[in-house]
Amino acid sequence: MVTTHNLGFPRIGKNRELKFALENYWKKSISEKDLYKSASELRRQHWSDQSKLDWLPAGDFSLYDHVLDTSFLLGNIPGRVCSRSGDRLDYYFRAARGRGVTDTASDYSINACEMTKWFDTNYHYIVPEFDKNTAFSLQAGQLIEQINEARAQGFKVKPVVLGPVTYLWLGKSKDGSNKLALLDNLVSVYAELLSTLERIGCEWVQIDEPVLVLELDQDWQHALRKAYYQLQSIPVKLMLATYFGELLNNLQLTCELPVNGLHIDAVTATDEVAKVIDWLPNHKVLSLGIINGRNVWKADLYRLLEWLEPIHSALQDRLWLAPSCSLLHIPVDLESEAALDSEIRSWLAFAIQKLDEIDILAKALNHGRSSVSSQLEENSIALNSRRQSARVHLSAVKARINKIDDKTAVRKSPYRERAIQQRSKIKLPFFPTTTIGSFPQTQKIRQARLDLRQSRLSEKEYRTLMQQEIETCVREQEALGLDVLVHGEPERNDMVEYFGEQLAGYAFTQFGWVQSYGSRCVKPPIIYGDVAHTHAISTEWIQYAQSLTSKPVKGMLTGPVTMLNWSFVRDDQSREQTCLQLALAVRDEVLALEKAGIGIIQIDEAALREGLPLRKSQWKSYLDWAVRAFRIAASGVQDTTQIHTHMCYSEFNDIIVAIAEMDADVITIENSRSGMELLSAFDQFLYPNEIGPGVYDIHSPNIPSVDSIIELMQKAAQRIPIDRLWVNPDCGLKTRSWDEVRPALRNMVAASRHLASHFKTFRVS
Ligand SMILES: CN1c2c(nc(N)[nH]c2=O)NC[C@@H]1CNc1ccc(C(=O)N[C@@H](CCC(=O)N[C@@H](CCC(=O)N[C@@H](CCC(=O)O)C(=O)O)C(=O)O)C(=O)O)cc1
Ligand SMILES: N[C@@H](CCS)C(=O)O
Ligand SMILES: [Zn+2]
Repeated sequence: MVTTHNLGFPRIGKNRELKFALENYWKKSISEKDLYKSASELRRQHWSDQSKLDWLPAGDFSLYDHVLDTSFLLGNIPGRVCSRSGDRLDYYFRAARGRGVTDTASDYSINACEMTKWFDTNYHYIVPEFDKNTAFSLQAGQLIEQINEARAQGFKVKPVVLGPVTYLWLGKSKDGSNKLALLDNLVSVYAELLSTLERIGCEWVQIDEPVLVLELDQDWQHALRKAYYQLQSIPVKLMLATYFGELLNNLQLTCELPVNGLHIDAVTATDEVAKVIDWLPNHKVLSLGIINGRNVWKADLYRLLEWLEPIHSALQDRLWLAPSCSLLHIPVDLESEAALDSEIRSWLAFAIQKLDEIDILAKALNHGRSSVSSQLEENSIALNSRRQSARVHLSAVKARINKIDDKTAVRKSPYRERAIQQRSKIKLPFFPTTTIGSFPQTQKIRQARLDLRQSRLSEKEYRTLMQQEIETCVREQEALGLDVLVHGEPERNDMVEYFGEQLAGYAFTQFGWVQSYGSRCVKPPIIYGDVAHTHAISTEWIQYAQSLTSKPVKGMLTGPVTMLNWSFVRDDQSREQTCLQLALAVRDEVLALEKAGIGIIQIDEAALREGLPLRKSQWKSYLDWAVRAFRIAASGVQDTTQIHTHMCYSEFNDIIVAIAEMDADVITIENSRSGMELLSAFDQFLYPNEIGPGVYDIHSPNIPSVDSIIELMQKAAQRIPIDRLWVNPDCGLKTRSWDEVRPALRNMVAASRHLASHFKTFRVS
């Protein structure tokens, strides 16, 4: 008999219940008890949603982030978060976001832990902190409570824990000491944890080691061997879970680790399955992650069965089935999407529907295809409809792609010549100030959008309200004395979803929320067909902003690579092809803005670096097509039009050549948290174009001082010629309040004026 299980379920809730509970708790409008009650109700719902499976996950739920939970489970809590009064939940939220609910304004000096991207997903985790004195101690109370909670509700669960080696890998050594020196102590705490789980009657424990899909050197491979050889004496069955890629040179090691079961991502590593079966000792269970946990498409169940039946015959009871990875990265339930076009809807599967697919496959294997014939038939009809739909393929788009040549991706003149023309057209002082685009997305703005959606506001009323917001934003920027203004992006729900909603080939959902970090969610739009630009999207708003001021207003667009990386993309053609289509669509929008008289256009590529493949060996091929896509989007304009790009979460050192090849006239980057260290990459490479290194961290509510900004810019000026430097925040200001934005930008402008006062009034080439 095939066994079914799940690796993890979305925590945020079908209607983002967790988000609202958390934010209400932080606002003190609900109590700690209420927050725990909401969390417990969500867990009950989620186990019930998964109850068709043989083994459900426990411990995958988190109030903020599962890596931060692991730090707390292991007693690795940064000293600074416990240095003030408060309970464990206060410590937890101080680590996550710099403040606990009992903190008052005078306490807001604790630095939150860093946050970074979880492997190659759009989920962000809280980075564990280590130093040479880090000592771990088991604090498993919450995990045990959740296991008992599930059992009391009649669910059969397997606890999910992040493995020791991945935990170490994901963390940061604050004093430069070797993280691997902590392994022995860490593994002894894991041994205690597994013994505890065994003692409370757990049969299986899922232990996640996604580092096994990365390029590991000998030390890390050795750490894996050492850890699992030490843990093998604990009499609980371990299901070692790997996901997000192929094992490649870690395959032999993975198969040999002394565990009872191995889960592999059979979606990204389909071609490795035969080899894994060959290498895996025959006392071990093999869990195949056959349903894609990263996309929203229905699986081809007939094709999967053709492939699985002989595997099942060979492995028999040793075969388990699961999604490829935790379902954290996809929305909860397609049933909520009543407004979605019914044809497109029939092609989709969200978390709950993906688990149905696992169930159907398991029944077909265990009891024969006839036991699920109607479900298989339904699946086949949906897949045929998608394959044959006239809405997916647009011949005009394909013809345009075929016409792309080298000239499409090259500006008319090189940067040096463009800069001369741009400077004679756009008069800017030294150290010109600007922002990254978004200004506070206030409750009022979001409420207006909700009112529009629910027909309490007409289109016209909504437009008027957004114009008022734009006017306020322009006046604020004028009063602050910024040099290049923006319209503030009030009309955008999200930088990707907004454009997706208006391009052909995209569908969007009402409730397809996916957790991005903590309580923050995104609703990735779905690319189901050939992408095309059908009408100007941003011109009306930007032109309106420009009509209000004599200062230049920068037009703001999301670039093709970011559109791709933060959308759910089609699986019936390569990502590169889809990206090229997006590039042409963005190019059309750039040209529409230029035609509307906008002389500075920013094409955000926040996710270009984020989209790098997990393995370095695959970087070049990705960067080649990603950079080309950006250039296609940017290169249609005249030399006098200044193209900016922006990237956040950016470690540029290893991709600086590709960044330079994008050939944007100006790049703004996140930089302040590294104290301008990131600039060393630009320095070493002698980056030829203009740069705005972020001068303050927009994730923090703290106001940067004039001196701190001057100091950062002086550091920047040691590396970059001053006539190529801009002054701006690290990223957009949408998550901040006006009370935070105003003083921060005031100081930023004052710092720029101070620096510029040492030089001539206007830059000349
Ligand atoms: C730069 N980042 C982005 C990433 N991915 C994206 N797709 N977009 C990004 O900007 N990845 C990396 C980072 C992640 N950072 C963030 C930062 C902030 C958010 C965020 O604030 N998300 C919002 C949801 C945004 C949104 O789409 N809002 C809609 C709906 C608003 C809403 O919920 N309305 C309520 C009623 C009104 C209210 O009470 O406020 C409702 O409908 O019930 C909109 O503006 O219309 C969030 O709240 O989580 C995400 C990623
Ligand atoms: N223009 C966007 C970029 C975010 S990465 C913003 O300002 O929010
Ligand atoms: Zn950004």
